[in-house]
Amino acid sequence: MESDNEVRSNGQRPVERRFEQIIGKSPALESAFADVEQVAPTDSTVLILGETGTGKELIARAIHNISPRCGRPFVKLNCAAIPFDLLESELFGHEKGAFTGAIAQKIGRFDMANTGTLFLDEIGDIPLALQPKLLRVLQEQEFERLGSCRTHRVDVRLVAATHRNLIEMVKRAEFRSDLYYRLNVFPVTLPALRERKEDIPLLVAHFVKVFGQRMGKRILNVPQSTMDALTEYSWPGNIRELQNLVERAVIRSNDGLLPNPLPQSANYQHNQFTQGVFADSQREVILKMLDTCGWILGGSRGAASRLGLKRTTLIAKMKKLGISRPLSESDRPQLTEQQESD
Ligand SMILES: Nc1ncnc2c1ncn2[C@@H]1O[C@H](COP(=O)(O)OP(=O)(O)OP(=O)(O)O)[C@@H](O)[C@H]1O
Repeated sequence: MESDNEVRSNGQRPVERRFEQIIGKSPALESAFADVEQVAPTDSTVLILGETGTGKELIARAIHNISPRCGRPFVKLNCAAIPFDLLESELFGHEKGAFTGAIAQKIGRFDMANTGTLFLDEIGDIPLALQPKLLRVLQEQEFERLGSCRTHRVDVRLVAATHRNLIEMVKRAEFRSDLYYRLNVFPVTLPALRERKEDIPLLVAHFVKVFGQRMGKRILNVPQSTMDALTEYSWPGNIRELQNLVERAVIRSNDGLLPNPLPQSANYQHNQFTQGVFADSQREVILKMLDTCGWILGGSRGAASRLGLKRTTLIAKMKKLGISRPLSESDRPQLTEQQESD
């Protein structure tokens, strides 16, 4: 068995160990891992793109952990979670008396991350007014604290993330193009969970194990009906939503089986959606065949047999889907005759 300290001949730990907390084997995720492997050893800025809950923070930590900066500080700031007027001081720090309420000197995140990695989450939420200062620190690695003229030099590797479309924001003049280009040195895109459904069973098994252990419950089996429902669902909240729902299911389980945790409304919405799509595609197929067969339903060359249906089944389906031949008055007797001969 491999030891935890195993290294490859190139001095690196094997891929599966380096991303061990990040569950998934889909090609889309593997391709993101490959990008991370390439960029991590450099000092370049990384921009992680992906919907909420796709694992952007996990990837940011992985970049730090497999970089030469591992063992140095990893500092995180969610730009969307800090009020606009406090963000500058949070990033760059302030001197005592710099503004009302600045009762003591404060070290900013850039200082804290010196020699390590700074992860700026939700970078798209950084106010326009602050963007030139961020650009300067990225380019020159220097800045001033609020209320001070002294220039601080730092050695910080920046990893930024956003779920927003920064290009659209640049077009709308909500994000500076120069900052965008500086951030977009090496983009890593994380796929939405619905684009890598093959990872869902692995993630479910992982979270069942984690929450089962945490709650002291043994979940012996995930019934196929539960797995089918989880695989079919579109997961707008991605892995975070899946994680929370598996936690709920583990709480509810009392017979060693994992119940379907999706709220009825989610199943209902999904069913409504798929039924709608199914009906639309059925209507399209039937109409095409009717057209090809000149609206003859029965007989060996009729639409029913060519669709592999009984004539009565086809008629029932046409009724259900509201399909009727667009008739002129003169056509009507002809169709009736044909239908009767079918
Ligand atoms: N591939 C994965 N394997 C295991 N856990 C994962 C995976 N991806 C995400 N998670 C878990 O899902 C949760 C959300 O992940 P994370 O915070 O990294 O997402 P995010 O993209 O940064 O979200 P947001 O944009 O909302 O900040 C975390 O608890 C994380 O541990």
